[in-house]
Amino acid sequence: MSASTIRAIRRKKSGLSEVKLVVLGATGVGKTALTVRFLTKRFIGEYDHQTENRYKNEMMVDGEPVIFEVLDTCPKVEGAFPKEETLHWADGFMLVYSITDRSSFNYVKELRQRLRHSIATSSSTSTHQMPYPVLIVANKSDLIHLRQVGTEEGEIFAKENDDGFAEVSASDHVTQVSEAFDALCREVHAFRRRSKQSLLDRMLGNKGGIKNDTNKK
Ligand SMILES: Nc1nc2c(ncn2[C@@H]2O[C@H](COP(=O)(O)OP(=O)(O)OP(=O)(O)O)[C@@H](O)[C@H]2O)c(=O)[nH]1
Repeated sequence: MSASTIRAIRRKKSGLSEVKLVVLGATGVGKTALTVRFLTKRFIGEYDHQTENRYKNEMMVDGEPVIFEVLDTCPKVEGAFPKEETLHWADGFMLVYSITDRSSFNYVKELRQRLRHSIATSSSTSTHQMPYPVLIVANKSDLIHLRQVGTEEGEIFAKENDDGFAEVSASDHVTQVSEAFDALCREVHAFRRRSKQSLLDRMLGNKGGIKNDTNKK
């Protein structure tokens, strides 16, 4: 039995849902600030870390307990892309840019492209061809006077890609930041339901095919 099957059985037994999210974006856009804000409700101004961090915490979403695993990435070189294994590890993706930094928005656009390509080429199953959960997050909305990326631009980009969108401030917002993570969590749950249904459809479809072939003989 594979490790993921054992994990799924344990999860079912305990009645807890497990959701793995990866937070991606250029350096300094507030990935850590958002993650820490969500998990602890606190805003800590400066973080001294040069590596990626993985956090695990149980949170309530729509009155149900969810175990969140959040991978806060840290691009070592400006413009570097995440490893394939990171992309395959995650159930959902949060792509963060800062409204004060147009180049970080451009980086999110490249990341989105890379993500689509990576998932499309990694598997030929129909599950992976379905829209997977991505939330585009425009951070630092408190710094209006330094704005370089309009809200509409972010919204349009997210819509073009069938993604969710949220404009937040990790420094000022508690509820909105939580809502963004909750929305992504809901998308992961919806994706799992669709995947299950698609698998079932394919299985039933195959059975139908066998029946028809048998009838022909
Ligand atoms: N004004 C304001 N500052 C923010 C906000 N979010 C983060 N910051 C600040 O932006 C800086 C970078 O925040 P981090 O959370 O370390 O950004 P990061 O994306 O994790 O950065 P790397 O780990 O270097 O990739 C820090 O000085 C934060 O205090 C925000 O919503 N508003």
